[in-house]
Amino acid sequence: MNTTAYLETTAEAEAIRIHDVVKQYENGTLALSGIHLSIREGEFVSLVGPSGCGKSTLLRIMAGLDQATSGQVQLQAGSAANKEQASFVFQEANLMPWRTVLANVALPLEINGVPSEERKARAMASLEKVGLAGYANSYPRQLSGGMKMRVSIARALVSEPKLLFMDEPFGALDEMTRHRLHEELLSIWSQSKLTIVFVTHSVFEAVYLSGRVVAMEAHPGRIKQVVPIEEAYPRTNAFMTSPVFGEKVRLITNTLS
Ligand SMILES: Nc1ncnc2c1ncn2[C@@H]1O[C@H](COP(=O)(O)OP(=O)(O)OP(=O)(O)O)[C@@H](O)[C@H]1O
Repeated sequence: MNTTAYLETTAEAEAIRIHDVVKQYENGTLALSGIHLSIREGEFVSLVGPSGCGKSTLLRIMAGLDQATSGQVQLQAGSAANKEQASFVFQEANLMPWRTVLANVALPLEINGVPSEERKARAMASLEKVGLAGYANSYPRQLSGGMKMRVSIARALVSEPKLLFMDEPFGALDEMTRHRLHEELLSIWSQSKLTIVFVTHSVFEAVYLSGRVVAMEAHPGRIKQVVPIEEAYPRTNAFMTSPVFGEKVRLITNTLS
């Protein structure tokens, strides 16, 4: 069943509207049940919850990589009508080892038939956003894990998407690299009109990054609570040690347990 439709252009800056989505896999697993969620344009929303609660399934359905069994997913007009307008970042950077960093970043443009000079210029601009312009001619094997993830983010940004779907992108990185990437991602997000939907196992990460945290439960996957994080951006290290940060983490952790 094709459940993706497009929102009226006048819908007050809503980027994604999910109405009563159910996902049952062919083997009978009920991965999602009765999911309702509305995400505004430019929001940073995280999905958290125990393993198997359907975070990745929901993200994939929003991104159009999978189909709901029933219910509706409506996207902002134009946001994913054209595949260039929505990008996905996975936990693995998935770079092609035989291509240079620049050629990896330029790949989505190449697939879409963008002329060579233009794609080089756009890939370079995207690498600049993640601070890796100096590594354009390097190969993935010459990069650290954090740098590979930056390249993966640059590749996702190169088509100037409106929606960015991220599935545990920093899960495999060490704590310091992860935090540096938090800062960089927030900086990129604040300079754009990107809407980001971010899946993580870390409640700390979700609270630090997000304007709202969607706490999910498993069997079947459902939304238990949506918690707003009112702290203004840009967020600093002081936020992480503040009482309000601790309260939000506690609230979400209690919701999940
Ligand atoms: N292709 C599939 N076929 C059958 N069942 C699946 C498939 N993909 C996921 N599932 C099941 O659907 C449920 C939700 O899986 P999903 O990967 O979305 O959860 P998750 O919250 O992202 O988990 P994790 O945090 O471990 O990545 C789980 O019970 C999982 O086993």
